[in-house]
Amino acid sequence: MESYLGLIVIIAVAVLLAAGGMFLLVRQGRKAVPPPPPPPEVRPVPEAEREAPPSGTVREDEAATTTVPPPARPIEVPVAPEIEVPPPSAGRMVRLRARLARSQTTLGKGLLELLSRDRLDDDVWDEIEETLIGADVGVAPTQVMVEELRTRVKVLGSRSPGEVRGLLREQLLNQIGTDTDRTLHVAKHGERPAVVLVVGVNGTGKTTTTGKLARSLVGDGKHVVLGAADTFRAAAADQLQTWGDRVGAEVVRGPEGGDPASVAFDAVAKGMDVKADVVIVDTAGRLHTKTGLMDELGKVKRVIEKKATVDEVLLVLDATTGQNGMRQAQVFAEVVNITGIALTKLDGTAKGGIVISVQRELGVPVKLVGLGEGPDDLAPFDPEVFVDALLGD
Ligand SMILES: Nc1nc2c(ncn2[C@@H]2O[C@H](COP(=O)(O)OP(=O)(O)OP(=O)(O)O)[C@@H](O)[C@H]2O)c(=O)[nH]1
Repeated sequence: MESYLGLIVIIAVAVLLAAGGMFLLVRQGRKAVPPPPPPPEVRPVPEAEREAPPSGTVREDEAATTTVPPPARPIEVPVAPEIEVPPPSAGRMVRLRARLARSQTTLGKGLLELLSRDRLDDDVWDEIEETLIGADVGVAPTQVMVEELRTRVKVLGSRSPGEVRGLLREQLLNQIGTDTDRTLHVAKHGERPAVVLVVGVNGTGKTTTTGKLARSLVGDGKHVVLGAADTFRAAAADQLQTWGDRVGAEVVRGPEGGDPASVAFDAVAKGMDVKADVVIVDTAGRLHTKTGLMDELGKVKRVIEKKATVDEVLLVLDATTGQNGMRQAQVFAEVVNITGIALTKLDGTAKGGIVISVQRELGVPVKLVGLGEGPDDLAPFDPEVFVDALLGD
């Protein structure tokens, strides 16, 4: 019995030892396997943060059904420069009459005040004379005006402001001339365009006036071609090109320092080709020598006349240069047969009387006046509007 008990104890101890070993083995095996990582946190992405797929890519969730085509590239159409439509020439002087304010103060108001005095003695008449000469009216026209005014005032006796104004208006208009033909001769000859030659000293506003005239004629519905025959000053051709481009007028130009006559010829030829109404040729105004100028302008005119007729020779004169400008203008008048004057910068002077003296000295009418730097500040000259602007309403 005792040997049975001993055997049972031995077996029990062995079973216990085996169970303990098994337990240790299982624990060690568990330690060798790292715990699985926690699942990543999922945050909802707001609409604004969602990135659009790059163009042409295919989104995975759509892969089975749709592909997004790349957006069509815009076709680049060259943009033509905008062509301006200038206003017609009629009524421009009325619109610009306020620009004569300086002449109005000195010439108009000064004379009205003197002539309205109760007693018109010799001193007052001397002052009237000085005012007229000071405003560039010129000596001879001044004397004629003063004589006439003296006679009329004597006849009138006492004078109302309205009568004084009427007297002065009449005298100024007499000197300027109301029945002179001031129309610009730009009518086409059948199929052939009219030709206008623009001459004058550089710096008087010649190129600017050529450009403004082109605008004004385009505004009147004419098809204009410009000839940049001032090859002496390279910038003049560029300047003219800009004027032409703005209103859609073709510009014919030559090489810098090239023959002005050849450019003039090409411009007229182009005008005939495209059936233009008017060709305006801007010439060089070098006052090197009188014979040099004569040769140059004479040749330009002769060459044009192989193809067409020169209808207008416009002399550009700067109103602010007074007697000095007039002397230069006279040289041109001796060299070419001037048919009209374009008087520029009349807005910048108190000496509006130059209109009277320049016509008298050169024997040709003022046809155009420049009244500002704006592109449409060139107006057909209207004597009545001019005098009314000087005297005020
Ligand atoms: N206030 C005023 N300025 C003018 C007039 N005509 C031209 N001008 C200006 O005068 C300036 C100088 O003109 P110019 O030096 O004569 O230049 P341009 O017109 O190229 O003349 P050219 O040298 O003869 O070709 C420019 O800024 C013009 O705008 C006008 O009637 N009134």
